[in-house]
Amino acid sequence: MEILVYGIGGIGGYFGGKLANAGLNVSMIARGEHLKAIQKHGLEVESINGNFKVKPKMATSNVAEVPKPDLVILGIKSWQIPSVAKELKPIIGEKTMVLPLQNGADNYEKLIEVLPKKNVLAGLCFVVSFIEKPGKIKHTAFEPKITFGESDNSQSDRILKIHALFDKAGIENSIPKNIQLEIWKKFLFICTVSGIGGLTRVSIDKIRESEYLFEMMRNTAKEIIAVGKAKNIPLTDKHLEMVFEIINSQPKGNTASTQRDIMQGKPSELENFNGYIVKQGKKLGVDTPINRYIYECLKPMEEAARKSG
Ligand SMILES: NC(=O)C1=CN([C@@H]2O[C@H](COP(=O)(O)OP(=O)(O)OC[C@H]3O[C@@H](n4cnc5c(N)ncnc54)[C@H](OP(=O)(O)O)[C@@H]3O)[C@@H](O)[C@H]2O)C=CC1
Ligand SMILES: CC(C)(CO)C(=O)C(=O)O
Repeated sequence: MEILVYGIGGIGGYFGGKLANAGLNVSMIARGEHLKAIQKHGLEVESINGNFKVKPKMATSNVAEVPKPDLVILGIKSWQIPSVAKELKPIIGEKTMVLPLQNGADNYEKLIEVLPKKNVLAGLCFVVSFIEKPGKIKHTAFEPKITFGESDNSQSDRILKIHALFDKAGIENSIPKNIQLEIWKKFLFICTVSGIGGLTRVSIDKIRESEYLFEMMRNTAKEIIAVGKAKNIPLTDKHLEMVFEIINSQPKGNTASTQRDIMQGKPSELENFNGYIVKQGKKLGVDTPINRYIYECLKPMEEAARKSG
């Protein structure tokens, strides 16, 4: 199977590296100094689960150069999906599968605006990893895991094939009963913590210590659930409590990747997180005042980051 990993950052570098390390045919799309380092020395992964170094089958910035892929794994940020999907379109064959692993609720929908529905799967991942320096990925926390499936949740042969492939690469993975619910459960957590984290610029323990901010975080989550329910996602109060169990168990100093992007003045997934909730709320007649507050406060900084980024 020809695998193409597009975007060799925190998640693409870690999971792409694991697949290449299992001897699979992995081509990588990267750019800049990172690409040069991968081409020259291979991709190095320093992981709490064991370090390794791989030479991908090919590393390039040009999708036209790679072998026609059977599976494309997207390691880009969610706002990059529309442009990357357009770039990928010419190399998507009848049977190519495209698997998004991004945070955010509408990555699948964004992909099928450009690519044929039959080529697109749905997914998400858990890991804490980032580019430490060109050519090197560092995995610092979390037992890495991929959750994925068909958009209609059927247990197709191709899904089972990917399951076997991830098993072979030693990547913990699961095919849930309802992939949309899993995407929204993760989204509920990540959207709840990232916006407030970016706005307050403190780690999760500091937010927990403030009665006011903790309440604000709960209200953010309640609005996300209301929007999800309006979109027929079977989210319940049980999921709210599950997310707050995770929030309460987060170690001191923890921040989420999107929060870190906001704090570092980089382009972030703000539009795909709180911005998405605000826009969907408006469309569906669901009030989202707290998400709107977070979104509007962060938007000027986001616009400045995009101009300079
Ligand atoms: N990192 C983490 O721990 C986790 C992240 N996520 C989610 O995963 C997604 C990806 O995040 P993350 O891995 O951190 O992001 P990164 O920024 O680390 O990785 C994205 C990579 O894609 C590259 N890229 C983007 N466009 C192109 C292009 N046109 N050509 C070549 N390379 C390109 C970027 O290059 P460049 O730097 O040059 O732009 C970058 O190296 C996000 O949705 C995030 O929320 C989910 C779980 C954990
Ligand atoms: C919460 C976490 C670390 C889980 O994968 C994540 O998705 C992120 O920081 O973006």
